[in-house]
Amino acid sequence: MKELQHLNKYFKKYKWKLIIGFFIVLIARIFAILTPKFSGDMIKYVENYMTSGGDLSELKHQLLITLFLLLGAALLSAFFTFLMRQMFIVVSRYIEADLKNEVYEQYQNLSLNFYKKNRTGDLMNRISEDVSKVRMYLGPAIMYGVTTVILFATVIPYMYYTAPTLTSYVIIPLPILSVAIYQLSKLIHTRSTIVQQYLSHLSTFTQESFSGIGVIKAYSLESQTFDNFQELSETSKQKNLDLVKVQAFFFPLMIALIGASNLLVLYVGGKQYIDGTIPDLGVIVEFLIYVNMLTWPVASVGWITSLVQQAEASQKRINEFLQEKPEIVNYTDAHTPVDGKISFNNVTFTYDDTNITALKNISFTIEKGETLAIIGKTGSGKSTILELIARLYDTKEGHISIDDKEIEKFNLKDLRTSIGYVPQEAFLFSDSIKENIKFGNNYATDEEVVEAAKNAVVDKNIAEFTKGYDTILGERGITLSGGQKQRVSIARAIIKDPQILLFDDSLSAVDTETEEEILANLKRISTTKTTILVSHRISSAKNADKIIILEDGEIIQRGTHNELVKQAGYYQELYRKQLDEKEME
Ligand SMILES: Nc1ncnc2c1ncn2[C@@H]1O[C@H](COP(=O)(O)OP(=O)(O)OP(=O)(O)O)[C@@H](O)[C@H]1O
Repeated sequence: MKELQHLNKYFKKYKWKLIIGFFIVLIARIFAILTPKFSGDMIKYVENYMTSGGDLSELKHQLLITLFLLLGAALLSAFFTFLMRQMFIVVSRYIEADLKNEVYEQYQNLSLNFYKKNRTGDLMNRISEDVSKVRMYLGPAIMYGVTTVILFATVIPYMYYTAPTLTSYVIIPLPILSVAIYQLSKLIHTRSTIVQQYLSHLSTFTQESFSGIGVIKAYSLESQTFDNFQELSETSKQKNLDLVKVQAFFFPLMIALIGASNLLVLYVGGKQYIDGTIPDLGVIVEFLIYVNMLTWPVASVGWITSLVQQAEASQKRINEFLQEKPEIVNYTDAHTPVDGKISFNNVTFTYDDTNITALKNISFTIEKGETLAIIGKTGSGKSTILELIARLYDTKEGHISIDDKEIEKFNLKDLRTSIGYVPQEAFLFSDSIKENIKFGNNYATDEEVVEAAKNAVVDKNIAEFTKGYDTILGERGITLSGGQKQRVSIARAIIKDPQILLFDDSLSAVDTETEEEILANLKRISTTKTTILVSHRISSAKNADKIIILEDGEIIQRGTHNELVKQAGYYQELYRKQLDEKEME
């Protein structure tokens, strides 16, 4: 139960609802135990009339009154049972939502490394599957737990009071039922976990095949994919059948044990009635109803135990993530505005997971308002520089400063708000183009959205869509071409109007003319902004104030375009090659 203690704060939050719920259960149970008593009374009246005679109209009157009492008790019990569900189940839904929010908020705070170490499926499972399992503890388990305890505390003493020996006999099968249901619930849980795993394999497979349908069709792999699906689906069916087999025992087992208890009541009760220990037949009827009434709560003890165990395991997994500390720590809550000067001093950076040293002894300075271009082969560490500036990772060796102050001294929120980052792979949400651009600045007006799109040279393309800026983008923005996606992503950074603009190879999918137009617009709007352009193209770099060339994480050349074309080296070679390509066009 240690892991589940995390939920105590939520119980405190909703304590009044739970306390009221407890009293409602108590009232519902009191009315519920009255119904067998009234039923027994009715039989007793008839029996008395049959054995000792009497006034028939008085009997009818007695029966009518008891019938009304029985109906009243049953209705009130039903009404309070309804209220009980309203309290316990509703509270469990509240806590479920709170817990989901807590986990999601924590996910947002965790660093990129966390996402590398954990698979997306696992992250999703903890927020959906595991939280649902915990809810079963918060709702049904607690509700049936309280009901069972109250029922036992009221019914069993009453039964003992009415007929002690009979009670001892009829409750014998109940613990057996409880243990059997517990074992069965455990088995059901193990098998349903396997079914769940296969279901998740199946949905991952289906999702991937739909996302990659283009590749499947192009390589004519439909039948092979179908065979794979069928194989997976067959195993999944087998696992489902295994589960159904054990589930099928649940109700027969309950019915058998209820039957045994009923038989005991009739046999022992009948014998006791004959020898006069039990005064009237009504007691037997009353007991038959009690036994049936107790069966589900007794069975539920086993079921609840299994629910609590599952919830404990799920909460343990949730707690693991909740206790995870974000690697990137915000060291100050003070407001720390960013002006724009960036310096790297002997920065060496190694990725924890791959142990790849992506940057070695990197030093450079860009003044506010300047543009730096970073050129280099693939894997040379260009993106890593941008990620370090946005503090997506922290460096352990060397220093990065902004405005001559260590980057860690800036409030993380202030730092990231002053950066407009266009990642290498443009990611667009399944929303309208307008909302995707406004992601950079939620308060932007429609005119500002259009202005940003114009500067990113994507306005004309958007205007061609029937719904214009309201065009909804599909999963990962599939309705846009690669170059259009990149430019929408650039518009998103521009509309943010940040002090620092970081472009990670963001013009790779646009033609050189559009590239030139975008660069000219950027130059115009970012005279006071610090800009870093990562690129493979000379055309992107040539107008930058400074250029650095990276190779295997080291700066191998630096200077301006004019200086670098004169120096023998990577830049000059690239320049010549790209010049030739241009001439050949
Ligand atoms: N998140 C990461 N985790 C582990 N290793 C990484 C990570 N990102 C990059 N690397 C490694 O660090 C090195 C530098 O990568 P980086 O992405 O900075 O290069 P790049 O110059 O931007 O390459 P490209 O031009 O292909 O985008 C590569 O060897 C890469 O495999």
